[in-house]
Amino acid sequence: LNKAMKPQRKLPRKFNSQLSNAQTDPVEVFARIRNKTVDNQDACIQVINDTTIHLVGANADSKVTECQFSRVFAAEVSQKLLFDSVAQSMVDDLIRGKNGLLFTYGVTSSGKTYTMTGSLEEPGFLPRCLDMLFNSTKPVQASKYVFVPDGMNGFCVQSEAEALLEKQEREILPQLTPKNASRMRHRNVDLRYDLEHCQSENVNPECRYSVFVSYVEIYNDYVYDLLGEVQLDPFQRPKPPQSKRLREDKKKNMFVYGVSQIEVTSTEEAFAVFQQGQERRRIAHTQLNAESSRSHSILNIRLVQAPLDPLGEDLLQEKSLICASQLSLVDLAGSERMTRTGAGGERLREAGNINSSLMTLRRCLEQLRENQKGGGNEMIKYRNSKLTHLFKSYFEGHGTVKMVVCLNPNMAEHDENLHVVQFAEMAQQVEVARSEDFRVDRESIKKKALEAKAKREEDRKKQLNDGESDWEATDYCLGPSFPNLEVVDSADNRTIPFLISMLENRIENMSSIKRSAKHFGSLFRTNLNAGSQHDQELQQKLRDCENDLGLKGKEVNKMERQVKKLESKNQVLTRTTQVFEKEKKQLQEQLSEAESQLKSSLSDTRRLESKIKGAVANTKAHVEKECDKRVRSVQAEMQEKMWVKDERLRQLKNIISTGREGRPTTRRCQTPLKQPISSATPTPVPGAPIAPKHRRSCSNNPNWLAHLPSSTIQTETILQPAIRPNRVVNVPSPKDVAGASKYLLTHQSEDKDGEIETQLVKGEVFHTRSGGQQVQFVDIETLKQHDPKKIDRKRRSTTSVDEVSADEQSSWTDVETRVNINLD
Ligand SMILES: Nc1ncnc2c1ncn2[C@@H]1O[C@H](COP(=O)(O)OP(=O)(O)OP(=O)(O)O)[C@@H](O)[C@H]1O
Repeated sequence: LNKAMKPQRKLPRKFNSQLSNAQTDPVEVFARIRNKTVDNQDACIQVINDTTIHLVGANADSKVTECQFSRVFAAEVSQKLLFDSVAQSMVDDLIRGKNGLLFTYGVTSSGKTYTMTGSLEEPGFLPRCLDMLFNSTKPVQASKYVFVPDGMNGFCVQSEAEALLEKQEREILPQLTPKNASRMRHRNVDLRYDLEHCQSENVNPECRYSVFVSYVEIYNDYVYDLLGEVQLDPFQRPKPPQSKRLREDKKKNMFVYGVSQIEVTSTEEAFAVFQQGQERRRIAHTQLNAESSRSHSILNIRLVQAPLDPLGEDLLQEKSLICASQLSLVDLAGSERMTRTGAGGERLREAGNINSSLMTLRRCLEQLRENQKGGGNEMIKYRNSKLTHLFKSYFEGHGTVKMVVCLNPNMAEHDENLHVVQFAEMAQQVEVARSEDFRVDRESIKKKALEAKAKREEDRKKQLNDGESDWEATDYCLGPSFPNLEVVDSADNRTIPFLISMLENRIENMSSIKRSAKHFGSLFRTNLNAGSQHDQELQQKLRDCENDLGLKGKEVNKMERQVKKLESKNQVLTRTTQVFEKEKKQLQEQLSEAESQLKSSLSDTRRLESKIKGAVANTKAHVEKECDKRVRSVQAEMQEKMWVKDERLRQLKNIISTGREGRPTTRRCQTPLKQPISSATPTPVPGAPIAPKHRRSCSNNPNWLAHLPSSTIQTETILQPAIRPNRVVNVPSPKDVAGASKYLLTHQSEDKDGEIETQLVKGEVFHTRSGGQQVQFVDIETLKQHDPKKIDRKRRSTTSVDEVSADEQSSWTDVETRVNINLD
């Protein structure tokens, strides 16, 4: 919409005036109605006469649309009649050097391809055009490769000898080149179309003709060459086709740059090439994931002609005398609207591109019509799609334009048909400038050809005359014939001397003839010798050439064998590659399967781990709770026991105090303690003051550094140190020590019962003069536990108190010490 609203560029005045002065021809539009495919419905098209149809809707009261065409062909009209009426004149024009564009337009399944290509039994335009062309030009066909495409839509001429050489090279080369389109092209495709073999009368016998075909398709607004070499990838698989660019040649004709133009010398060869293109099209569609009816296909038939030279052997090599004309046969993609296709994704994009290219065609034609009607000179946007860009030259007057609108009469197609006929009606109003260039070209070619012919004839006559005069010039007479003389008298002095002189003359002439005969004889002999010598030389050369040919033939055979070997190797390698690729695919599948399994097992493990962690935490909490409970109960039990013990001690104290009064001796307690007790026994360090250190810190706020090696195990003694260290370290650093005033080292060892004994070694930190620290250990507290069962067992094995072990004694001593202390 935006584009449409933009102000459009004006054409230069010159161009416009040229157009207005030029003679024009209308775009001829024909309608072809195919047979109905749905029987139980009415047809939406009624053929009124040769040029008119009515488009009727399903309802009786619906509007009837009348449409006029150049000619209407009903369903029963044969392909031959259609060709004779539409395309035959275009082939005539082609031979006369005029370009032509013939395209079929309509919705899918309306018969476009049927009309353009047809079947073997009912050939369409394409085979008929080719057939007519070859029927007409066969007798005056140039040798293959005499015309050579110059790559810019033109042609050059080479001599017969050069063409022959090229032919030989091409016949040998394809066997040496890898399998590609050019080799495949030589496959014998046996297409026998049922044709009537019509012919044109416009062929110039003084010219030689060659036919070239190119076949392209426009898909998604890209142009693809259907006859180009098939490029292979490293795995020898055909690569997807590459799109081509459009260019304009010197004569302002648009062409596909770099497209393959195949020279064909017969209808069969042309059909084979076309078939090859169809095959390529099918493969390309598979590679591009396209549908054949969703692309526009264009077959270009190019006819090249040039006059013979005066000798009648080669063609005149003047480039300006080469005339190349072309007939473009176009099978457009279905014109149905996007909504109708019901497509999505790739198909929707295709439909969009088709619609946009056909829409651009419509817009260009509309603009052309507007310009012609109102004398406007708006720029026509041919470049908006490849289709219109390629046909630009036709619409600008470089040839005839004809369109066959294909209509499907099924009632369901009514709406689509309405769009098609509207387009057709609009197209009919477009006038295309009539190009006279081809006529000028043709006249100059004709003139040259006639000149060459005249010269040829003149030369022949001259040669003939020259030969005759040479022959006549040589006088081989002995002299004038004898006059009728009679000697009547022996003394006839007139007749006899006259006869004698005549005879002498004759003798002289005879000797001169003899001399000249001898001379010519020797000349002839010399020439003959030279001739035979030359002949021998030629024969020698021929033998050399034959030898050479034999050697080359052997080489070719050898190379062919090598090529075959390489091809078979290649096949093996391709097969191996395929196997490897298959294996690779399988392995990749296995790998991805294993990866997914690994992933799932990893997630399982993670889930399990978190579950276990949860369970451990739960169990830990439970165990801790249980332990706490038990510790509390043991503590309660122990307190009770302690109370009992204290009670006993109190009693013992009473006994002792009564004993002191009566018997002042210390008695050992005979009552063994049933339970072991944790003891925090202060062990005096030799030389250190005991009592003050035994008590907790004497400073008000001692700064305790606890050195707790990482191997320290928590024991569950009831008496625990009351010191609350300010800092706890596993390995103290000088800095840690510097910051502390007190030092507490925890040391653990195993006693002989296998119980853990914890010693708390206390020290004081002094700062030395040199700036260091010194720790002086002053106190040791020992924490240890005794298993009562072990003590019981020991005690039971002991028979008397005297036999109690020193350990036990020490424990008693300990109790006594406690008692003493308590007493103190
Ligand atoms: N006039 C006709 N007479 C007999 N058969 C026809 C006629 N027109 C079309 N057909 C048949 O109808 C079928 C579809 O026709 P065709 O392929 O030519 O349609 P199309 O318009 O080219 O479709 P697409 O856009 O898909 O290429 C073919 O089988 C063809 O043989």
